[in-house]
Amino acid sequence: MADPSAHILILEDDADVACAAQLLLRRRARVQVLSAPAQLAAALADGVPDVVLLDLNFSPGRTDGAEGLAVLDTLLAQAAPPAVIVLTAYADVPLAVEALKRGATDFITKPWNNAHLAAAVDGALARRTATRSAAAPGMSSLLGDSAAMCSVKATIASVGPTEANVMILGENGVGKELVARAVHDASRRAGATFLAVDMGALPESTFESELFGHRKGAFTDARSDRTGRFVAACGGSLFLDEIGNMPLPAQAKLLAALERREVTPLGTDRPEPVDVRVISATNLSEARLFDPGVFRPDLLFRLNTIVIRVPPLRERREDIPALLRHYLHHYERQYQRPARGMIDTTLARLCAHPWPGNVRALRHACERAVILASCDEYGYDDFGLSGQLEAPMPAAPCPPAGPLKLGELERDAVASALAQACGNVSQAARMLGVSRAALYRKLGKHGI
Ligand SMILES: Nc1ncnc2c1ncn2[C@@H]1O[C@H](COP(=O)(O)OP(=O)(O)OP(=O)(O)O)[C@@H](O)[C@H]1O
Repeated sequence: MADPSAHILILEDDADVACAAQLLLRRRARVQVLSAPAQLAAALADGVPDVVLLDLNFSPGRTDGAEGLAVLDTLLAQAAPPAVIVLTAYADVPLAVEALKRGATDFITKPWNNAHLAAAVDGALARRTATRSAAAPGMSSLLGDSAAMCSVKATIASVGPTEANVMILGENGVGKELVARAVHDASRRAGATFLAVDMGALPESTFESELFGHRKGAFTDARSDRTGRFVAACGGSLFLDEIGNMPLPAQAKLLAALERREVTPLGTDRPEPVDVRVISATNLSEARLFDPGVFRPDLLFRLNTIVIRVPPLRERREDIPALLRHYLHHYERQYQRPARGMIDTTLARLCAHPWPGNVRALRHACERAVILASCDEYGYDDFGLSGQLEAPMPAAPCPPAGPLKLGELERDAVASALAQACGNVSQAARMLGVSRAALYRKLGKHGI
């Protein structure tokens, strides 16, 4: 694999075509395949890819490319947009030209020549890496001038240039990953890789292979060598997200790697030195984090040389107007909608909302408002927050007045679980019996 930290997304409804592209590209980067535009929002919530291969038509019988062009606009509106290579049929060249005018990087006609596709992807990956190191996002992406955020930014500025391990604490959606990136950007490693790993999502069985790598033949499915995340992040920063969700045996293995500053890939007994700065984050309360039954104290002390606490949005309401302005403007541009204002009472109600899902929920609410608003000004109802989490939750579900609507029931269940879990997405997901990723998809779907 040329660059294991690189991420290619293939958005293509024809499974055979997607599989052929995946087989061709999988040695270059991590390759993710989606079959429909509806899956995109959840994928972007997990991270924006470096390169996207984008089909333009998805629904049966459609040939106008409108679905693909809408996806292209969404991708290009991301803060750090990916390079988009459009996949078209021969007859669709005018459509490809339209995509290029809108900002696509390149287009490839199907059926493609493997060498052409590989060259287009390699070029796009190389340009992305160059752009990233030239314009790494800094603290400017971290909005908010409340006293709490100013103190977070001051800490980032002073610890960034050091090599100290940093642990970031805060509820889901408060901006822990943005803070981690800002620490990296403020460090001497800013030009090198920032690699984020969701530790809570790593299955125990593949934990070592993912983090430390493996050699071909190390186990039944090890058909080729794999570079682990520690080695992939060498020279840069490794962001260990959701560190509090790691099982204890995995914590012991992580501790050993951090103490020795070396990793031993599976299938070899030769340790490799690793030079990474470790930044970690968790939504666990400090009481839970200091419980040795949950988290090893020796690992905690290795990770938390510097602790940055990012307060929930309800404790820094002064930041809400700037965040609303930023994200409304962002989605107005993305969806090409007119800029709208809002009257003071709407703003006051939005500022008074408890925002259990923090900035992520505010961002989703802004997207919803931009899409649904029909008057000259945004109204509170456009944000989809009415009645949500403002009134105390009923002790028992009330019998529905009208016919049962599955979507509404799901929305209520998700909102209720989130409120009971005080905005902790992992806990709410456990209560609902779904994965965090599935819950994020539902939050996006219902605009919560
Ligand atoms: N201060 C901020 N300024 C601008 N955007 C923000 C800020 N804080 C968070 N966001 C946005 O909110 C969303 C969630 O942020 P982020 O992923 O960093 O949160 P998190 O605390 O790491 O969440 P989780 O614990 O669920 O992984 C992102 O879209 C991010 O860009």
